[in-house]
Amino acid sequence: MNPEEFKQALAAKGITLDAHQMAQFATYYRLLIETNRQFNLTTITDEADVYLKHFYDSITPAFYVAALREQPLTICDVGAGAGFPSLPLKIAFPKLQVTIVDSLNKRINFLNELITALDLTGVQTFHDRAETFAGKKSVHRESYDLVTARAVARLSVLSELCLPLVKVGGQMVALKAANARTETAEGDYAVQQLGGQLSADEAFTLPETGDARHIVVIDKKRPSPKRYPRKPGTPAKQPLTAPE
Ligand SMILES: C[S@@+](CC[C@H](N)C(=O)[O-])C[C@H]1O[C@@H](n2cnc3c(N)ncnc32)[C@H](O)[C@@H]1O
Repeated sequence: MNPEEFKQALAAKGITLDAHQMAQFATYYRLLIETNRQFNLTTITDEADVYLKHFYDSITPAFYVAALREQPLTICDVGAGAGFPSLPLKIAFPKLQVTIVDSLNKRINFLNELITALDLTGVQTFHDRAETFAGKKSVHRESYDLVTARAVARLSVLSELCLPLVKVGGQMVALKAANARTETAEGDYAVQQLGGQLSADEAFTLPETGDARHIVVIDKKRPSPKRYPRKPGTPAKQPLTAPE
């Protein structure tokens, strides 16, 4: 998907990008590739692949989550890495207020340079682990309308990292690939424990490749118990599962 095809594919979904936004995506691509020569940000480097598998893929939640098009909205992107999905969403929907948390400082440094180069306002970054960032004394806890995550952990783990950050009445949005249905079944207990409820699992395929994708939406119904998230590393080592 070249840049023009990217623009047209989004226009077909009712998302229009002007020349300034297209220039921002071009700068994003250039900086991603330049920085990727110094340290690993992505294995996807071909321009058409980046526009499809990073930029377009990151914007797909807006096809299904109406709130993303309603502004103002606060989003926290857990484990954003090189900025996915939150920065393509921010470029497409400039009024979004975006907070990024990632445990790898090199990636946060890259994001800070990128945010300056793209002249984005309303984006803040934190070098932290989600387990501490969402801790019981944190000002970030239960404060975001939406919490997004792509390629960070399976749902049973991810819900412990993300749901404590979501306001009651807000949503967690996970971008998933082919195994989403297994993950939602396996993660249901954790979701419930953390005050969430599965609201939608939207299945679709990426244009051109036909790769399976799911947008999994979890509604935050009740506050997350204070004991979650557990200490860094524990959610991944001992995912919440139903007692035998
Ligand atoms: C595979 S990368 C995915 C990056 C990006 N979301 C994407 O889709 O391209 C996973 C990212 O999550 C971060 N990460 C993993 N566990 C984390 C945690 N507990 N708290 C914060 N960041 C975490 C890693 O540092 C890494 O940048």
